[in-house]
Amino acid sequence: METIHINRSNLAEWQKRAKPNVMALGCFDGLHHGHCTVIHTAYQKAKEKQTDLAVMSFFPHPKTVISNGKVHVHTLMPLAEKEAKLRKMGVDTFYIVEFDKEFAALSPEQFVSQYLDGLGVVHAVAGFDFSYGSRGAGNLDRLNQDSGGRIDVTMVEKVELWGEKISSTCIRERLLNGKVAELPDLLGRFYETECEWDGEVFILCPSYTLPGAGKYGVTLNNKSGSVQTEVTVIQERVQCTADIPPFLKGKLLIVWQKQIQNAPMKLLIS
Ligand SMILES: Cc1cc2nc3c(=O)[nH]c(=O)nc-3n(C[C@H](O)[C@H](O)[C@H](O)COP(=O)(O)O)c2cc1C
Ligand SMILES: Nc1ncnc2c1ncn2[C@@H]1O[C@H](COP(=O)(O)OP(=O)(O)OP(=O)(O)O)[C@@H](O)[C@H]1O
Repeated sequence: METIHINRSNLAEWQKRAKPNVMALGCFDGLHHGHCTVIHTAYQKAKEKQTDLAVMSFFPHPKTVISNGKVHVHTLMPLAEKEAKLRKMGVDTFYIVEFDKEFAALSPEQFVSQYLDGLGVVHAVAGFDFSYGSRGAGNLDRLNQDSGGRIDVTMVEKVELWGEKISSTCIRERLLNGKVAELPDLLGRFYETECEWDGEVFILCPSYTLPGAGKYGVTLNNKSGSVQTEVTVIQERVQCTADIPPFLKGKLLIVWQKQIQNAPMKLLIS
């Protein structure tokens, strides 16, 4: 898989090199079941049409840019992890478009003609609620029209769980409320964060969000092995009172499995 960072200055150059492709569109933070359905649908379409499979994502997160930095999006994974997961899903080209105010102001038609058309998109796949273009006015139905019929589209139906759309937002909410044990139903895996353990403190790598304050049952692992232990999140830091074996020093993964409720205090009545 090739990862390509697109901006206004290099767009034309990448367009010259683009091959016909089926493209999945969206931010895809966390790569939850809804996202995986979109990418898998695009994968099938690409096989059917015998083209490459591309994913187009936007960075920084549109909500942060549109709000002038006032909205902080608690992202679930860094670009490098998204990239590694997309590679495993069979994606050939991962486009990361620089999302700034000027890009956000493009009309839906301009986005289609200036970006998608030239990048060899023959078929676009996105979810039922995907929007694009200034004020998010474009949707998949009009993408086909905006491209003069050159780009076919497939809209993926809402993927739900417990009557609710699976979304990065609802995963972030659960995470911040400590409900890490529910996340495998939405993500297909436990939530993981990469950290650096220097023998004293855990330093969280950028772009991950820590679960809310509390005690958690976790696995700490790296290439040399793993241990099951308990950690506490306090003031947005991870602490561990148990002994951590020296082989875990350096980069490690914290796999967040369950929240440990403190036992209610017994009332002693004499
Ligand atoms: C060219 C373009 C312009 C956009 N302009 C806006 C905008 O003005 N306001 C807005 O809220 N979102 C804007 N967006 C963001 C989209 O509404 C949407 O969040 C983004 O395409 C990612 O899709 P997703 O949220 O479904 O992942 C724009 C997106 C694109 C591609
Ligand atoms: N539950 C879902 N079912 C079907 N499609 C989905 C679902 N969630 C997201 N998508 C699609 O996946 C792509 C990426 O979506 P996006 O990054 O906005 O995810 P999200 O989970 O809705 O994020 P957020 O909660 O931050 O708005 C878009 O095409 C979107 O329509």
